[in-house]
Amino acid sequence: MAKQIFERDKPHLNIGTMGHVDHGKTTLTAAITKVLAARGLASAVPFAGIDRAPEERDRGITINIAHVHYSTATRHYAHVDMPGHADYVKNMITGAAQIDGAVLVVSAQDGAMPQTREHIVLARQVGVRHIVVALNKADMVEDAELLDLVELEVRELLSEYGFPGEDVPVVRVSGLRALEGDPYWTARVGDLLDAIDAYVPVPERVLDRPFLMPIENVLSITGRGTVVTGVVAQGAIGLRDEVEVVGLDERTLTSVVTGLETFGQSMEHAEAGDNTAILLRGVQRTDVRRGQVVSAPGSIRPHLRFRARVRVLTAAEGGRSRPFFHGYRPQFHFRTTDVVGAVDLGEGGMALPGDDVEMVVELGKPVAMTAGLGFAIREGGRTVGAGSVVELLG
Ligand SMILES: Nc1nc2c(ncn2[C@@H]2O[C@H](COP(=O)(O)OP(=O)(O)OP(=O)(O)O)[C@@H](O)[C@H]2O)c(=O)[nH]1
Ligand SMILES: [Mg+2]
Repeated sequence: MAKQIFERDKPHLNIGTMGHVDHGKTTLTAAITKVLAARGLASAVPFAGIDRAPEERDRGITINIAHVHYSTATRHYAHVDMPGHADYVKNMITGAAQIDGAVLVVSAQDGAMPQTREHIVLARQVGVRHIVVALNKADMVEDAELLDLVELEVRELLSEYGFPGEDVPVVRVSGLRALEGDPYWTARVGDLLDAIDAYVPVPERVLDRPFLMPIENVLSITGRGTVVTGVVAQGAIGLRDEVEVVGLDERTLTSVVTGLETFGQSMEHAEAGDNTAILLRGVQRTDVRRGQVVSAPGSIRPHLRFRARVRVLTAAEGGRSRPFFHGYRPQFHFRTTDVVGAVDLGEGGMALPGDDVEMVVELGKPVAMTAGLGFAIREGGRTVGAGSVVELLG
């Protein structure tokens, strides 16, 4: 791992771009790094450096969630560029679960589209409270009244889903023109960053609970061992601390932290909110996987059965148009994993779109959980419901 030491000199926040396919999330992300690089606060990451996987470049859409990081005058941000394509909402679920604020990118040309709405719903469900709107491609719309109209539409849509639509900052930008170096649009991206700094509060990190980090990725570093990456959900961890790897398996693995990094810089300790790579002693790459959690010893266990409260989404929210019944077996998405589960609604029980229901769920694989954990229910490419664990049953 790298030698440079991470300086915790500014509050750290996790934010992300979301919105309909092709509305310009990745272009805007690249433009933000360029604008801040000019101020010496970031390394410029070109579009192709964000849309990294070859398949993404071929298809021109963002599939996996890409991370970049940068600083403004007052904060340090890790930024996830989330995919807009409907097939990849699944990735979006895990990306959105760990952001403190979102930049909703809406093309001024097209206005709000189906995934604009779907992403607002998802953001709400996974607990994102603060959204800033980037009305992108504003360079393509001459008519100021048209821009006003699109802005109004987006504000109303946000209000519909419980966001303060009237207060949400809406900034007219052109990611593309800023990326090309146009001074007017460069300044507008600056305005967007100011709006994010001002509107998205530094979240209260949960530091007084046991350490927990959902594993997003597993890498092996030749000669050093196995590294797991993710965002610390709660608590803190230091070098030489003992940890457990829990979930997807009845067996719990024990290890010791021998290295900590954030964005290639080493750290003595990592805390809630940090994007972290943890080097684990004596762990093989095949011993750990995405969907498990790294946790303080004895603090969390894998569970197969739980009672939950679930809101069943309507078709307008991207959900089903018909009810589901006792015995339904969709996928349950927790943190960075999804597992099949059978829904117990009681004999003859049924849940209609729009309902708030209680259910007992029996998972196909054990997931590390405590009461309060949120999840999404998905089936055949659509989000059917969103819920949280009320009681652990086994
Ligand atoms: N005129 C104009 N075109 C833009 C702007 N931003 C992006 N584009 C173009 O819109 C297209 C889509 O941009 P992307 O940044 O890939 O959009 P995206 O939202 O990341 O797309 P997905 O990740 O596939 O959902 C590209 O051809 C961009 O060049 C803008 O501000 N103005
Ligand atoms: Mg993209």
